[in-house]
Amino acid sequence: MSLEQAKQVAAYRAVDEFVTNNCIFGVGSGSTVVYAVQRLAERVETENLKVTCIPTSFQAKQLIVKFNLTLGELDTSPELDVTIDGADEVDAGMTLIKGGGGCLLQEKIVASCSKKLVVIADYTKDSKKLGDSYKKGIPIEVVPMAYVPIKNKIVAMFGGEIKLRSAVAKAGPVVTDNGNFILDWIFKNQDLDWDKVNTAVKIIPGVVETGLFVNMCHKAFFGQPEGVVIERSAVH
Ligand SMILES: O=C[C@H](O)[C@H](O)[C@H](O)COP(=O)(O)O
Repeated sequence: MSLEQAKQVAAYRAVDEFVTNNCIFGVGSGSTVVYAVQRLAERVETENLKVTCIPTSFQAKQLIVKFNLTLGELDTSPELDVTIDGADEVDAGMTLIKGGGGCLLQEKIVASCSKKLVVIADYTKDSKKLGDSYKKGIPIEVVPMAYVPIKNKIVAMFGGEIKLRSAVAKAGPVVTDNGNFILDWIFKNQDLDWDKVNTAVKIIPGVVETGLFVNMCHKAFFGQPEGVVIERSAVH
């Protein structure tokens, strides 16, 4: 079974378990979420469900439109039943790294407005400690003019190294959906208290949001190479 199939089984399972008629549903971002939206569209069609979809990125909005789903926004639907989203890594305590695809700010806002955040991922994202499998670091969205001082402050506080994320098909940095830059913080200490780190980094002026999702994830589904899905629930 391919990695793509592992993503698909996890996504289908989550949509089948968490989407109900009349729900307000947060649509995450990334490659795994595409399968969730596919499954949602199938269920909406066959079961005649009414689901309002709130996007977490430009990509998510495009997916909602492409699959003819009902597009909503936080202005009119500020309380969501569930958000289903991917992750770059999930540790044993259900702390997440997100933002590998450049989307984290709107994802965190939408997740914070949801009763439940459910993660869908293939087996490579399932870790004991952050950094065991995802080696690209913790994404941090920052206001462009402040990226150098922010970078220096984080390294002074917690060590490691930080890279300004470069675009692939454009010269210069990645610019997020919100017009900001992304710093990738390759931390060296895997035993940091991520809740404290998140708070400390967030209060640096110019930091918009971090890709650390602490105490937010309700349940994670990991698609396995042999096609089964492993579930993990949060204890909080
Ligand atoms: O920036 C991207 C998002 O946080 C994604 O949810 C995360 O990177 C996982 O994406 P994928 O499902 O493509 O691995």
